Amino acid sequence: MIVAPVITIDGPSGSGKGTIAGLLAKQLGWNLLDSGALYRLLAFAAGNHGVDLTNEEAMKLLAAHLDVQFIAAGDGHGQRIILEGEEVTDLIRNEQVGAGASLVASLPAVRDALLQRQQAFQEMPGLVADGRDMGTVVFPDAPLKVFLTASAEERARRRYLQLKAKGDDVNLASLLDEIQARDERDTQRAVAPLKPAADAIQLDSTELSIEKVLERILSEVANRDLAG
Ligand SMILES: Nc1ncnc2c1ncn2[C@@H]1O[C@H](COP(=O)(O)OP(=O)(O)O)[C@@H](O)[C@H]1O
Ligand SMILES: Nc1ccn([C@H]2C[C@H](O)[C@@H](COP(=O)(O)OP(=O)(O)O)O2)c(=O)n1
Repeated sequence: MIVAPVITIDGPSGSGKGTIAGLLAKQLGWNLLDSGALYRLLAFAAGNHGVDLTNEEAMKLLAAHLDVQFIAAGDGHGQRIILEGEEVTDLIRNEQVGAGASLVASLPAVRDALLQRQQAFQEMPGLVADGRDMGTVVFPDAPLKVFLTASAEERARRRYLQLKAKGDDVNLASLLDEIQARDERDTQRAVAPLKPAADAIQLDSTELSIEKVLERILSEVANRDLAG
């Protein structure tokens, strides 16, 4: 059986994972898994259904029955996310939902309930998967693993610009605090913490443009002869 190749991109909030994963998937014509969106959707759905984010049993049930569709956007750039029939693409992209996602993501039963759903994205001709544990837990056999980082200050600055452009009322200092709190929770949790896989390539993008990061990863793709 031919197994579809996977490129994993893990790293902290604001390091550029989603941007790079989207560009890479588009360039290669591969499938895309935004695993963080699943945790964000769960936090958002819990709000809709009045479920307490720390209630592991209830959150596990919600994860097992999460009704979500990812639809490739018409321009081939990014994807639309539909939760229970409602478009939530932009609604899940704020720090409040991000913080809720980080909380939910620390529950082992929830991670377990999402595992197969994530692995089902591995289809031909290939998959680009971004998150925290793509290379360590979900796709441990991936032939190319990237761990993308940047300084916390640079990541907060990027998030500030991104949310401001969307029209959100944001504050740089509190974004930095929130990003640091999320880094702390994501790296310290007992199950599938944020850490580079032993065989991951580490890339610090603090001083690199999006184009340069993409170029570096594409050269690794070529070195490994992954794109066919
Ligand atoms: N290398 C980079 N240089 C400058 N800005 C970047 C870079 N990578 C990503 N960005 C910008 O930073 C913001 C956050 O990127 P995103 O891909 O959402 O990060 P993550 O998925 O890791 O949280 C976006 O607005 C994106 O355009
Ligand atoms: N594979 C993953 C992806 C995300 N998470 C958790 C941890 C993160 O703080 C939240 C939100 O992830 P997301 O990648 O959407 O967040 P950022 O875009 O990096 O800010 O979900 C996780 O535990 N495992």
